[in-house]
Amino acid sequence: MTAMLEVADLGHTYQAKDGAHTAIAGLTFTVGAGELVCVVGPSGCGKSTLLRTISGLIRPTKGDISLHGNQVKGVPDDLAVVFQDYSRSLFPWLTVQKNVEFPLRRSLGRSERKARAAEALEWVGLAGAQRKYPWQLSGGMQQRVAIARALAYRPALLLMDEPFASVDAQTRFELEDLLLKVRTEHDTTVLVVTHDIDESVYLGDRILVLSTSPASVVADLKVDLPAQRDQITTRESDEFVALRAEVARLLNVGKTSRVIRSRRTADDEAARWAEAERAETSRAEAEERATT
Ligand SMILES: Nc1ncnc2c1ncn2[C@@H]1O[C@H](COP(=O)(O)OP(=O)(O)OP(=O)(O)O)[C@@H](O)[C@H]1O
Repeated sequence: MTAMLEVADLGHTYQAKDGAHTAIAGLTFTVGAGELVCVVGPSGCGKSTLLRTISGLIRPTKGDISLHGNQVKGVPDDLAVVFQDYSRSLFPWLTVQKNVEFPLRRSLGRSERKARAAEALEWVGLAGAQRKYPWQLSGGMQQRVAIARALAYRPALLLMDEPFASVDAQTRFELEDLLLKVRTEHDTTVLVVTHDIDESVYLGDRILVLSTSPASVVADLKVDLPAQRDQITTRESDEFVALRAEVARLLNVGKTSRVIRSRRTADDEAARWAEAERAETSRAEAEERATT
């Protein structure tokens, strides 16, 4: 499988008034064309920083990112992002149709733009809502509009930052299935950040488990579940349950790895002191022998 996205030794350190803060360090992974990869990690570990660097919104302070072979230096043309907060990402004064057309305004003529938007709204089951305004729709429907807007753009890579975290559980299941359907039908490459372990197993072809900040990859797991997933039978399967437990265990490892590292540092320090003490004792003994 050819790599759509290559992230190599990626690091980012924010410079703030109260000092420097390294959010991610040594992140290395690839995402193949047509793959759906989920990223999970402890709160505040640097997931959004990772997405911001991939989307070209911030320049990483270390490492490289390439999208189908081209180094990411600014916001790539063929990348779309869906955020958690649909209410802030849609324009309330534009109709659903106009919201979906909006990112295409510079690249396409009017009739093509209209056709693309109508098609994308059809994909997400909102063909009848074209003339409505976002505030006339439920939260789940608004997030469908945001997904349609991203898909209408036909991105090489779709980045999603906690896309279903603001909707109720039932709508979340529907949107997860919608994402699986559209990525299969349109062969879209997707990178999804989620806090939800079950969601990462349900959606992913692979799961990247990150450590605490500065985030690095603790594990890159292949999800060996049948491609056709079902909210009830898939979640009940032994494979699903085992993988969910594995991700939870690894997240715990991710949470403690830096503590373990610092405990190791403390052990190393103690060993160095003991070694110095031994050397000093031997030197004193040798001196004593020489003078007697
Ligand atoms: N602009 C910034 N300046 C300084 N530090 C920042 C900035 N943005 C993020 N950070 C810090 O970098 C670390 C990672 O933040 P980031 O938002 O990437 O984590 P996250 O995993 O997405 O968080 P969450 O799980 O809460 O969504 C945090 O400690 C955060 O405080």
